[in-house]
Amino acid sequence: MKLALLGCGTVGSEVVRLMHDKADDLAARIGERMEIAGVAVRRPGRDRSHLPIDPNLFTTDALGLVKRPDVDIVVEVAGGIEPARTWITTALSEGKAVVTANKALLAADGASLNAAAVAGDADLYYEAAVAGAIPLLRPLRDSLHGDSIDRVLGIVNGTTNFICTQMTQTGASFGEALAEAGELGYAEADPSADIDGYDAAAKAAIIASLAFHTKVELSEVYREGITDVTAADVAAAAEQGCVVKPLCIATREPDGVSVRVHPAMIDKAHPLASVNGAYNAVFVEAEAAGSLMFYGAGAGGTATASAVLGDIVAVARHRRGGVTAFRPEAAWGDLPVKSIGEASTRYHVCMDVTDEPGVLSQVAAMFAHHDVSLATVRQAGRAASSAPADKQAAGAQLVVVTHAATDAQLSATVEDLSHSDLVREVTSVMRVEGK
Ligand SMILES: NC(=O)c1ccc[n+]([C@@H]2O[C@H](COP(=O)([O-])OP(=O)(O)OC[C@H]3O[C@@H](n4cnc5c(N)ncnc54)[C@H](O)[C@@H]3O)[C@@H](O)[C@H]2O)c1
Ligand SMILES: N[C@@H](CCO)C(=O)O
Ligand code: NA
Repeated sequence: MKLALLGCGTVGSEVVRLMHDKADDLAARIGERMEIAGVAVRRPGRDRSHLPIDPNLFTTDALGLVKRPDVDIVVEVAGGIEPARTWITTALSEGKAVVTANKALLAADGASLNAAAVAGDADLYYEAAVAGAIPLLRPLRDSLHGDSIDRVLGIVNGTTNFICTQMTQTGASFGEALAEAGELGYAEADPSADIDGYDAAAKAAIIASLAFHTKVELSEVYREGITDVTAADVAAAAEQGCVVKPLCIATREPDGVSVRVHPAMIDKAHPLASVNGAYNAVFVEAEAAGSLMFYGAGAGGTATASAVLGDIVAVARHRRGGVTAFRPEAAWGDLPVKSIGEASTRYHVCMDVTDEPGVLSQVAAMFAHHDVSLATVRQAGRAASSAPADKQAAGAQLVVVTHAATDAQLSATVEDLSHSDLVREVTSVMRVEGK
């Protein structure tokens, strides 16, 4: 059986190495030897002598490689939308199995890829695309297919979890932690994909589509990155007995589904609070199965290559048996995706206020006006002011934690607070999740 590898970067080079090192095991599991027919790269002359592969196999003609009649399986680990979409749809429509790690493409145009797979009666597997090495998508699309999933809550981006962990544990700056994540092979080629939440949003769209058997577009996922998370937020979380984590939350509700990714505070006692570094963890809550937790390496070349190899073995076995996987996810349901305004959670709000009698009750009244009920209110100390010492009005810092309220209620409250003469500045608003 022959395989075309498209891309030979962090993940691709580890696929090459593992396919070489594990060749005998893979042959035993598949029932025949798997050979690499060619590797598409951008720069064929680059020194890749550390890789256990014949240098004559490198080519810049990826599409030509995909179309070669002797190629059975196409493994796409180059990333990006085009030309990856053309390579994959060409392979599928010619009946070749495809294994990809490309969540950006799956989230942007999963429907086209699925349609090509159906038309070509070919397998499309992408376990590496979400939560790296962790087996999550196959459990969602196979093992849990007899159940109904109500909620998926997790950390699905290794880079931003690594950054939050470093900021919390070592006091590293955002920039230092991001640079280290890049060196360790966790970050996307364009780090904005990680820190602005696009990567997590793509994964959330894929998870929600599979979990709820409906089509969730990338544009329907509410997305906030972690670039606004400051050392002060991390410290405020610690004072609250919490840590800041980049979360993905997808829920099925009676009137639709809700899908969001954003940083949030989570109680230190919650299992997600101790998921550190580039590790990912995902809770799946199913009607009959109850709560399931998936945990492991969410990024990194070797770990991700494990998921790619698992998919290669699966599709190779299907080809030997002359079958393809049944693809129920191709039959998209039609559940509405709810707006962020309807999403309900708790909030941690910090503000600098004037230190005078009655401030507390008036601030509380602004929350009450929008039906937001308060869990705790704390005066954290005197607020810093940039005014000269002799002109400084007395100020204080208030920290409020709310009970569950909708995003719309909270936004309206913050709007009122920021226009109030008593509130100098709303310095931070962060969701509190995990209960
Ligand atoms: N690194 C991870 O931890 C990880 C984890 C899960 C999924 N992924 C996904 O795997 C894919 C690859 O990620 P990576 O980290 O290996 O990226 P990378 O940038 O290290 O490697 C991609 C390689 O593909 C090559 N490439 C890009 N366009 C090409 C083209 N048109 N023709 C030939 N070669 C081309 C690049 O030159 C590069 O060497 C991406 O879709 C990424 O989102 C990565
Ligand atoms: N850049 C991604 C790679 C794994 O999908 C992450 O940090 O999670
Ligand atoms: Na995975």
